[in-house]
Amino acid sequence: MARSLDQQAAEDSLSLSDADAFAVAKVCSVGGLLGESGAMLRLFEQLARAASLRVDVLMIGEGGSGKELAARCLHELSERSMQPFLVLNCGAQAPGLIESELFGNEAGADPGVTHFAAQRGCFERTGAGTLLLEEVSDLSPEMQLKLLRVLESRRVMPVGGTREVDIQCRVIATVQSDPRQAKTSLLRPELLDRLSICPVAVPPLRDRGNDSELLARYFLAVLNSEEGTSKRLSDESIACLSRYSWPGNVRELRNAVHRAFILADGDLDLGSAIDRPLQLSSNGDGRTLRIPVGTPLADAERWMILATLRKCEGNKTRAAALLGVSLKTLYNRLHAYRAQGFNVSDTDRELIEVAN
Ligand SMILES: Nc1ncnc2c1ncn2[C@@H]1O[C@H](COP(=O)(O)OP(=O)(O)OP(=O)(O)O)[C@@H](O)[C@H]1O
Repeated sequence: MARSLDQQAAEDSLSLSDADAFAVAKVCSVGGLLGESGAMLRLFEQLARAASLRVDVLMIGEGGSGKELAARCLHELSERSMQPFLVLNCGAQAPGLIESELFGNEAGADPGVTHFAAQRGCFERTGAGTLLLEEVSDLSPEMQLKLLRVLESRRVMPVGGTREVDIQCRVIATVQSDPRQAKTSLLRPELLDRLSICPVAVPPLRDRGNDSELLARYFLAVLNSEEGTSKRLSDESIACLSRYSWPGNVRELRNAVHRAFILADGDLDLGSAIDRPLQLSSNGDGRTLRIPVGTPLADAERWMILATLRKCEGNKTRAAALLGVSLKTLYNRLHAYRAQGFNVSDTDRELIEVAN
């Protein structure tokens, strides 16, 4: 497979050690999406096929598996590559603002606000490019129906508007688990039907064979280049790459390499970088979580928020009430966690009891 311009540029700008350069050179890459496993080659094929078609796409993959990167890759492979690529995380928007964000609004369209400027929504702003709607199943059922209508008619009605506006963009919607296989799904069946014309599955890292090693070497090569160092992965680190299941996928791997890089004077010890978040332990009753004294406050806050969300079965309004924060604050935190690369949906480790 041809090497992408992205990768060529990345390599040109890096001064890699021989071993790292070898690792990176071995990697197949399309649009910065690295991988050479069978699972990734199948993904590259799906992306190329979808890019050549004029259809909206449903992208299915666990948190941190690379859905956004895959969507960018699809965009770059398509005839829309010179047009804008916009991302909207449907789960991180305040419920009252999502409609304006998507479809735009006329001036003063919000009855609660006197001077509310007119704004164009994401669909319009994307022009003939690609609009990535992350976590589309986080939209309310009503908003999902409105979205379905837009996808079918290719027209949007701004909030408070009287005239519909034509749209030209391709929509890529993401979900974390396959709604076609789930017993219950928050995605409305009508919308799922519409989006399922062209589904693309991004495989979890645990199904990508040796790609974890290639990716780890790549992330390390980038850090070495940025810091002017020549740190290496220890043999034990390479062994633990395949022993661990990477529930947070490539994002978790990238963060683990970064953590190990900061702690290492010479060889990186990935094992301890992976273990660190697991120091949190539960007492098994689903309601408490033990956090070691000395845990950074930001980490403790994050685990508490995730634990509460889990207790509330994902209901953000109830979780915010229990935590004593506004819904907006909760959304801001979740948004920041995603941006910083934490896997918000990975809620296996979060029963809290503040020790001592
Ligand atoms: N195959 C890959 N090659 C290189 N980097 C990757 C690959 N897959 C993911 N990454 C990196 O991992 C991180 C997470 O990827 P991305 O944001 O695309 O995942 P996601 O599935 O959209 O996550 P989420 O559902 O949590 O938003 C990013 O820094 C991305 O650049």
